[in-house]
Amino acid sequence: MATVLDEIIVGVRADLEERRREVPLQAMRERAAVAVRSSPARDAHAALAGGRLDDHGIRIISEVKRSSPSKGALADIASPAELARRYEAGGASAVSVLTERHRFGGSLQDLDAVRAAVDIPVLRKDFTVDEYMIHEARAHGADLILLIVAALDDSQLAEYLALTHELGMNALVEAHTVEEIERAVAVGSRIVGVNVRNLKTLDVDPRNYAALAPNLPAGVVRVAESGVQGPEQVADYARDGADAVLVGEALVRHGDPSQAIRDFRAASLTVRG
Ligand SMILES: O=P(O)(O)OC[C@@H](O)[C@@H](O)c1c[nH]c2ccccc12
Repeated sequence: MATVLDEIIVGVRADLEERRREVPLQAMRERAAVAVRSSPARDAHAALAGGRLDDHGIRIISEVKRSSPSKGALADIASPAELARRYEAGGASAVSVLTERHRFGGSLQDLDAVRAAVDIPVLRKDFTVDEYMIHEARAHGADLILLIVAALDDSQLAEYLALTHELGMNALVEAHTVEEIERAVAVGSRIVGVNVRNLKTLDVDPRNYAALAPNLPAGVVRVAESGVQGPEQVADYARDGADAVLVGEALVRHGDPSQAIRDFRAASLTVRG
């Protein structure tokens, strides 16, 4: 049976073929190479492992998310740049920008605008299913890309991670099960996310983080993804050892996202002083 993930990937591949007709792989490789020289990637690993924050608060990856497959339209984001600046002002360690169009309403234009607006690392959040998308991410300024273990076989995972590192970027490698965590770790992932949203049913269960986190080895940056509605959930993830948390909906719907981020970080400090 086709899952939501499978359906999304069909659309991602169709869009990719269109862009590849405009700018073929070799030309995109050259654009990425130019970006590597003129505007090298920011160190997302360092930022998520502690970075400029001198307390022990959880690091926040704040997402620019217009819509989602489970909820439809989430927020009317007139200026992704302005939203990203608010995230940065509140103390976010990185900004995630959805670039998938059909289900998330994102675009590479959003990525360009956000990268130019902030000094913190920027994640291109998309369904990476081809080498092309990694060169393209770097050409558009991405510092970090998403690799979803469930969408890739082991050789793709290893190859895409190596290319990401070659271009000076980091990868957030997303897992949903113990087996996927093991596959992520086996290829040498340095930043591993546990997404508590089931990609087949889209159900969110934050308890999945506590259940799966013991399988993350020391030395990888641990990211809890999805399901944050308020500070309590952030405190729970922090208690369960998350170094960073990825938050979308709760921030795009909040009237004061800078303050929301401050509140999330403060909540995490109450559980680890
Ligand atoms: O809006 P939320 O529940 O805070 O979730 C954010 C983020 O984890 C979610 O957008 C996400 C996690 N992994 C993904 C992969 C693709 C698209 C989106 C995602």
